[in-house]
Amino acid sequence: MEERIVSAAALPQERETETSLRPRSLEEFIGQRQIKENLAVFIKAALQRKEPLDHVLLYGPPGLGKTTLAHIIAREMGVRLYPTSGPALERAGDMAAVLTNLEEGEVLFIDEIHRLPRVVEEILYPALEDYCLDIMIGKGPGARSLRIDLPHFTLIGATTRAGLVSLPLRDRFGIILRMDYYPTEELHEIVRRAAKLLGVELDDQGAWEIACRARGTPRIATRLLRRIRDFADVEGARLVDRDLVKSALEKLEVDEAGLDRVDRILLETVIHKFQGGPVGLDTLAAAAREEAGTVEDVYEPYLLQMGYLQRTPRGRVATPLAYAHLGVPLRQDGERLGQQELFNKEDKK
Ligand SMILES: Nc1ncnc2c1ncn2[C@@H]1O[C@H](COP(=O)(O)OP(=O)(O)OP(=O)(O)O)[C@@H](O)[C@H]1O
Repeated sequence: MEERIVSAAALPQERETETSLRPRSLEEFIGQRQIKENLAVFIKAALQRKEPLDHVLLYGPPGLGKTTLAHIIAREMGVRLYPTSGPALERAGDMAAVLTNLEEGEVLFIDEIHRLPRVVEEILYPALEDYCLDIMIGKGPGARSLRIDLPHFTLIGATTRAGLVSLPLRDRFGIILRMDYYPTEELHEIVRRAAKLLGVELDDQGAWEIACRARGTPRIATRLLRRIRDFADVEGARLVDRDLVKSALEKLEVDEAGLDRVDRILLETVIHKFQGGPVGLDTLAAAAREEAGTVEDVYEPYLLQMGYLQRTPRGRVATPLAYAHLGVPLRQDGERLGQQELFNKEDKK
């Protein structure tokens, strides 16, 4: 699959720039007001009691700032953060090594915590609850268990798939925070802040234009800004205004709703080749020359979330919103099976 400019996942080459754009304090962090307010209270209370912060689970779609928030929490607590991820901790010994290297009050950050192997996860339970490790030494009748005390630490887990975090693990987090897509006004602020840090002269309308197309996601907003800056630099433009933003995004094939070429191909396929649907995932993917898994995991979620596509028991259906967005007139004669399917579904509600 080609690299998508509107992908919410981080591209390997942008890790460094992303780090430089990270807000460093709760105050600097834009949006997610309720989360920030609650965290500020929890952090203040822990500091007053001179205790480490309770374990925190952050969940929500990629690119919304979970890693950023984890760093901010550690910073506000005045402690070091040790970053790792679920897939990086393959064996129980890997987890034991990480835990025994922590110091009092420090933060262990596990990204993609839903991908921790079961044996590794089990080591975590007593560590989170009683700050100790139970390790088995030897095998057979000679085997014995050894208990190692650990420092009082804070685990911050991040996941895009809260449903895949096992119940016993979830229960051990005292603070569970759900991050949501950002409204356009907040993305606008995020774009303006990033422009300032990158030294891009961006006018207000240009910032709005980017915010509207960023799919609710700060990572996409800042990526679009960086690509637009490339166009501005090459064209020798000093000010990035609305016209420049629009023409650059047109060249990047990102439309007014933040859909890219493949998103549009998928919707057009449902509408033109399957009369609006319903069409099964495999058939749709084959017709659009994509892999079914990629359609399901990468393209479909945003189209579903924005209401361009719906899932029905008989397959995917393009909604009237998709027709309107692509400028295709809706047929009124009831022949469009997809619409019929949608109406039937509405009736049953
Ligand atoms: N509220 C915010 N204000 C300003 N910038 C933000 C905000 N949230 C995220 N960003 C920026 O968006 C980028 C992505 O953030 P981050 O890496 O924290 O996302 P994430 O949710 O951890 O995603 P992933 O789990 O995919 O790594 C960073 O460059 C960060 O600076």
